Amino acid sequence: MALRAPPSQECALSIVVEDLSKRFSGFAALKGVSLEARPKEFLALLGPSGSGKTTLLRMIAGLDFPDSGRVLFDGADMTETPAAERRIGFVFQNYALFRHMTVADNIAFGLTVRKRRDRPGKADIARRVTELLDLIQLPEIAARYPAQLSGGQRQRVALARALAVEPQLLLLDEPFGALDAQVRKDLRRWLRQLHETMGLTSVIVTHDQEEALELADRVVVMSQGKIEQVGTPAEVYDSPATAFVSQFVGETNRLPVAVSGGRVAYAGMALAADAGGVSGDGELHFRPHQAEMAEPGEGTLAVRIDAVRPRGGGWRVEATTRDDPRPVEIDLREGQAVPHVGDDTAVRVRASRVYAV
Ligand SMILES: Nc1ncnc2c1ncn2[C@@H]1O[C@H](COP(=O)(O)OP(=O)(O)OP(=O)(O)O)[C@@H](O)[C@H]1O
Repeated sequence: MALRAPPSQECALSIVVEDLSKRFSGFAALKGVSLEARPKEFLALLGPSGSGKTTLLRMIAGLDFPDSGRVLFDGADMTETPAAERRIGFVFQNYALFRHMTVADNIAFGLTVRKRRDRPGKADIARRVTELLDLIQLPEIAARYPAQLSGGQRQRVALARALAVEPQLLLLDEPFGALDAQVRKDLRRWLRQLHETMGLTSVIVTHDQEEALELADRVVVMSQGKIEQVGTPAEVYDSPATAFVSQFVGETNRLPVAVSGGRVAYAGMALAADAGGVSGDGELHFRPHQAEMAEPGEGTLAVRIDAVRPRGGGWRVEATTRDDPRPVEIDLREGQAVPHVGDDTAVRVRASRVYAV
């Protein structure tokens, strides 16, 4: 069934976060974070555990308040406005449905608890629930209880409940965290489609890079309470601004190098690599697909082959550098020459980045 937006839902807003800081009993969870989400944009906050993603989301939601900085919705200062007055839909991993209510009652909950003057009539609420059940593609489950649903169905119902109050903004905190990989993948596609159809502005918190890269228009990479980079999935993957982003988003080989006069050397051997303006100690980063097997010689990296495994129609080669043993992984496409385990051979790095350390 096609997704369909109720006409009243077309009201995405812009969010500006200005220099937000937050401490929890002396610990700085957010350190001067600034960010913008454009109307109808899907942003992903991506980072390791403890990087401040949830703290930032809770401040956008109005569930917590910063020590300093501002949160603006469409230019209006919302920093002190409580969640209930922000017209936001929330979906959290552990935001359980009410077990003793049917799916229909769960979805209707946000409407039925409104003050009498704002509350739609019973018939309007029932119509809205039917619309939302169609939207989440589960029209037949209205009378069931949460225990009678699969995990994926439950999260879709949680989304319908979040959307029932016609939010301008959808905030999701690891919404698919507890589900298995295939269900996550399906729900991801579905969520992206829903976001577009409804014309919402959405922000999702995830520590799963695949989820962030697949869902979001722009990815906000966070570490230790700060933003490392904001960019499209292609930007953060192909042009990581920092060594942290390079190793957190996608797989990266890392080698300590010394740069002198633009010449990059690993374990005293010159490598054919662009120093990128770094001088002194650096770290050379390259993705497994940015290297290939080569004849040992000038500019190549001498390696011994530890393992060769089939992978995605090609091969993943695990090797160790010879001079100062470090693990290196290389992806070979079908048709490329494949080395054997135990070979002493070499790797040519086709593209790489050097970060100062
Ligand atoms: N209410 C609180 N009291 C004390 N410390 C807190 C509180 N909330 C968060 N923190 C701390 O702030 C830091 C950031 O937490 P936050 O939940 O924002 O991280 P996160 O990136 O969302 O991590 P995760 O992926 O594990 O949820 C963590 O070190 C956490 O322990």
